[in-house]
Parts: sequence; structure tokens; C-alpha cells
Amino acid sequence: MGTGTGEVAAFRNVSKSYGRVKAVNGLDLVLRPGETVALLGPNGAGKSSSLDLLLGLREPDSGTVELFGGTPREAITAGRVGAMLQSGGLMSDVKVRELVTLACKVHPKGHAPEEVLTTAGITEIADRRVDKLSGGQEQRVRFALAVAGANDLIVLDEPTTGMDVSVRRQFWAAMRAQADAGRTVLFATHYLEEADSIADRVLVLHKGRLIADGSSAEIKARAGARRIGFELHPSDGRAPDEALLRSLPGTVGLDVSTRTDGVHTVRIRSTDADAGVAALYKAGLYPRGLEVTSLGLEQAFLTITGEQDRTESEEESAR
Ligand SMILES: Nc1ncnc2c1ncn2[C@@H]1O[C@H](COP(=O)(O)OP(=O)(O)OP(=O)(O)O)[C@@H](O)[C@H]1O
Repeated sequence: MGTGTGEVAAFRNVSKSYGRVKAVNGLDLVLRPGETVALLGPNGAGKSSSLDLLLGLREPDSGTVELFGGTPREAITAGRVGAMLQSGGLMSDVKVRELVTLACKVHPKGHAPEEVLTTAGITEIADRRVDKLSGGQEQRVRFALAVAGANDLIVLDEPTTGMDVSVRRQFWAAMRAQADAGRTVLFATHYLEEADSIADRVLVLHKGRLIADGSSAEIKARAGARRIGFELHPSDGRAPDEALLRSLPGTVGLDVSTRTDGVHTVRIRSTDADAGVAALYKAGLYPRGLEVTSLGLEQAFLTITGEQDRTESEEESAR
């Protein structure tokens, strides 16, 4: 899409503080054309602040933010960016259709209003007044405004807040259609399952820092997001050798307990369950009731943010 640099957006060592709070802390990040990217993080991680900086709504204290090789303002004026933010009131005295029509008109590459109403799934509420909508309906109107024109980048800040499950599903189908049309999509979310199922890249922000960047599979693997569980029975020979179990490929955690009947229950946290299980058999162990379960992105996320907290407190105490 002719960005010149092949970069949709770039943060280069960007920081932003509010008083003593470092909302964004040395953020380096490049978004490439066609990516669907989830920005994941707990409350106060700096997601909204990062999106505000990206859209030029706030200026960084240091570092630079580029959109399509220029300033955010230039990209927005050229109609290359559509955004759906958390806050900011919608005009009140108008009907949904009027608001959407206006958004289409002012966009340099605006779509036909009826098409936008359909895309956002709000044809049925087009004649309602904007200030009489439910939270979920209001979110869909915001989405319509974000896709009123042919944008190259769509930025959404916690877009599904207030939507019920079925509306949420419809919403993501509409969003996926945008991504399939070649648009770059960046969305902030608290919902790990959204990041897992929709994004092809997941960024984890924690206390203003980017602490993980990869596919959801990579992030799960990094946190040791598989659990291998089995029993070792005394009658089968070899007793559990903790050193051996710890040395299995991919092992990041080990828990062995022994029941009164002498059966050992083993639980291993692993980044590579396939290799771990193969090595178990190779070592001559006879695991009974073998189970491999996925801990999911939620667990990975907690592990990664927890690791970060530990590292920080170690750094603090070393000072
Ligand atoms: N205008 C502001 N004035 C002072 N502090 C602010 C302001 N905006 C954000 N902060 C603080 O900066 C930090 C990051 O906030 P931000 O809203 O970017 O996080 P977030 O990840 O979007 O959180 P949430 O999921 O709750 O929306 C928080 O500690 C927040 O309290």
C-alpha cells in the first residue's frame, strides 16, 4: 500500500509519563501491513496510552511515533487510519444512520453509508437515536465510524466491552473481514481468548513495557504452557529421579508427590511436551495415565507478567 518503508507504524524508544507514573516506558515496536495484532495487558499496563500516542492524540515525552512513514497527523488527515476508542462521546441528537453518513462523507475515501451499516451489523438500529443505545449497540456504532472509509490501519481500544457473546462473535467476524481485505488491525484487549483466536501476533504490555511479542503459540511456549502429568508405580521398576525429570527437554517446572501406596504423581511444566514425553520413554520410565494439557494463554500471560514482577523486585533489592 505504498508506505515506502513497508512499515505501517513504528514506535522508536517511546516513553510517556503522567507525573510519576510511567504509562509507556521505552516502547520499540513495528507493525507491518496485513497483520492482526492484539495488545494485551492488565489494567493500567499502558495500552490506551500507547494507542493515543499512535494516533497522535498525545505527544511522547521522548522517542518518536510514525504512521506510514510520516507523522500520525499526516496519516489521519490522509484517511489512512480508522479508530475506535474507549471514551469520547458520540454526537447525541442524531440518528445512527445520520452519524454514519456524516462519517462516510468526511472520510477522504468514504464508503457508502448503507454498506457501512451492514458491515457493522447495525442496519436494524439505523433509525434509533445515538443517545438511546445500549452499551453494546453503541460499541457497534463506534466500530461503524472506524470502518466508514477505506483505511489501511484500524485501531481498536477494547472494542468488545459491553457486547454480549453473540454480538461479540459477529463483531469479530466483521473485524476478520477487514483483516482479510488486507487491512492492518491493532486492538487492545483484556480477553486472552480474543488475542488467542483472532490475532496473528500478540504483544504483551506490562507497566508500560513490551514484555512479549510473538504468536500466541510462541507466547504460550515461552511460559511453559503445557503440563505433562503421569504416575510412576513402584511395581514398574524405576523410581522417579528428580534430576532426570528436570533434565527432560522443555522442562521448566516439576512437582512430584508420593501417595501412601507408593505411587508417584509427577507433573511437569514444559515448553516442548512432545520432546519431553519421548525422552521419558527413552530414559526407561513407564509413565501411566499420561496426560498432556495446554495451560492456555491466560496461564502464559500470568507466568510472563509474574516473571517480570520478580525480575523487577530482584533489580530493586540489588540497588
Ligand atoms: N491522563 C492521565 N493522567 C494521569 N495518569 C494517567 C492518565 N492516563 C493514564 N494514566 C495512568 O497511566 C497508566 C497507564 O494507563 P493506560 O490507560 O494507558 O492503561 P491501559 O492498559 O489502557 O489500562 P485499562 O486496561 O485499564 O484501560 C495507568 O497507571 C494510568 O493510571
